[in-house]
Amino acid sequence: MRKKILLMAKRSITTAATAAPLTYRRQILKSPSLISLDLPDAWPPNHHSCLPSPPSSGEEAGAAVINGKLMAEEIRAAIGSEVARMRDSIGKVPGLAVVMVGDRKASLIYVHNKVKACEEAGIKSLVTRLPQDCAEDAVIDSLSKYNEDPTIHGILVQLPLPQHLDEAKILNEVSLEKDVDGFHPLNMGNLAMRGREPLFIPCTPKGCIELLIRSGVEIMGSNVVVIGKSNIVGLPTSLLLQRYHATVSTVHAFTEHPDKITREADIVITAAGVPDLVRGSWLKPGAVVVDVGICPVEDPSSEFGFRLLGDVCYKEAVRVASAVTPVPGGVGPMTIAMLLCNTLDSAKRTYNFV
Ligand SMILES: NC(=O)C1=CN([C@@H]2O[C@H](COP(=O)(O)OP(=O)(O)OC[C@H]3O[C@@H](n4cnc5c(N)ncnc54)[C@H](OP(=O)(O)O)[C@@H]3O)[C@@H](O)[C@H]2O)C=CC1
Ligand SMILES: Nc1nc(=O)c2c([nH]1)NC[C@@H]1CN(c3ccc(C(=O)N[C@@H](CCC(=O)O)C(=O)O)cc3)C=[N+]21
Ligand SMILES: [Mg+2]
Repeated sequence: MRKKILLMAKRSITTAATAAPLTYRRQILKSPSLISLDLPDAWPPNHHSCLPSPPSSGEEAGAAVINGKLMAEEIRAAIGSEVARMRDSIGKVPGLAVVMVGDRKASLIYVHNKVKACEEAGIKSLVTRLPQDCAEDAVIDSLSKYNEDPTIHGILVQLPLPQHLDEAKILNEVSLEKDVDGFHPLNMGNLAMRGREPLFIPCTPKGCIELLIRSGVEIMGSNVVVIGKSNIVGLPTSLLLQRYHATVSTVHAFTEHPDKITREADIVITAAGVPDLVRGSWLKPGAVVVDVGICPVEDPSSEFGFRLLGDVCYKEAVRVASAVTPVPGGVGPMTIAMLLCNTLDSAKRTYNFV
């Protein structure tokens, strides 16, 4: 019986060209969620508003759009309830510290979004801002302070750091128990190794997987192409997918025929930072596309003078894929929700609060 359903799911991926959203919805949810929160069941989706909505009928019919923003809101609300329960029963709340060097506009926006999300969930947040030309010791001093602060359970060093700072050295200073980004080499190593569990899974990879699971997309046994192999997204995403028994291929800047390789994928997760890199012709009909890329492009008509584009040529992809994540409103909000989730988990671990 199980086998039959699996077969059906497989077929629905390869033959989804014409009626993509319907066959996409027929897939079954099998992978366990990465987060242990009291959330409504993600599957079946009928009663569940943040799951991919079918396209409106007509000429524009195509991929379902996965609403990462709504999904993240729901997760953040559940985190808020947990934080309240913790405060009411032991008088403690989780605390997150962000260390930011310089004043890159994009980083300022992300840090602002993180602080706002913490506030809404009842999580305490502290931000240390250091000047662009600060010394390595200044960064390390602020990390030591937070490492020792018992009200802080998560520490995040906003990346990228200015060129003159040694990123590896700095990230190594974050206490393993507070490494909510999961970037400490020991956390990464444990993520890579069978039979070992990392204390924290990096937020963006965790957000991508959670988004797939909550959309009912089968990961086990599916062909996944991850575009990018950076420490913060591509690599940990590939490692995490292997834990879910996906068949994972990596495409990067030196890959020959990336289009041909990507066309084999049931699921494409792209984190290159190159707008319109992934064209409709790169996709197998019915593929599920997760667009991590956030590329600021100049746009004088927008409030901040720029707007955000993903790696995926969206208007082409929606005609070929069975489901896509938008930018903005896709992976970005899920990344922040997972950061809060890791911070909550860390505080629970500290106080032995279940
Ligand atoms: N939504 C979210 O929550 C987040 C979004 N992001 C966004 O994701 C994107 C990637 O971030 P990050 O991993 O830090 O970036 P990096 O620049 O560190 O890594 C980019 C990766 O993409 C590869 N790449 C670059 N150009 C191409 C190309 N033309 N074809 C194929 N592969 C290519 C690189 O290959 P190689 O290794 O060979 O050089 C590298 O592995 C950015 O747009 C970033 O803003 C990042 C974090 C969170
Ligand atoms: N130590 C560290 N940890 C990170 O997790 C980390 C980092 N450094 N450096 C930069 C990248 C990028 N990143 C994003 C998080 C949220 C959105 C996000 O919220 N995006 C919104 C829109 C953003 C807006 O314009 O408001 C969206 O896609 O809908 C985007 C990008 C985390 N990163
Ligand atoms: Mg995103």
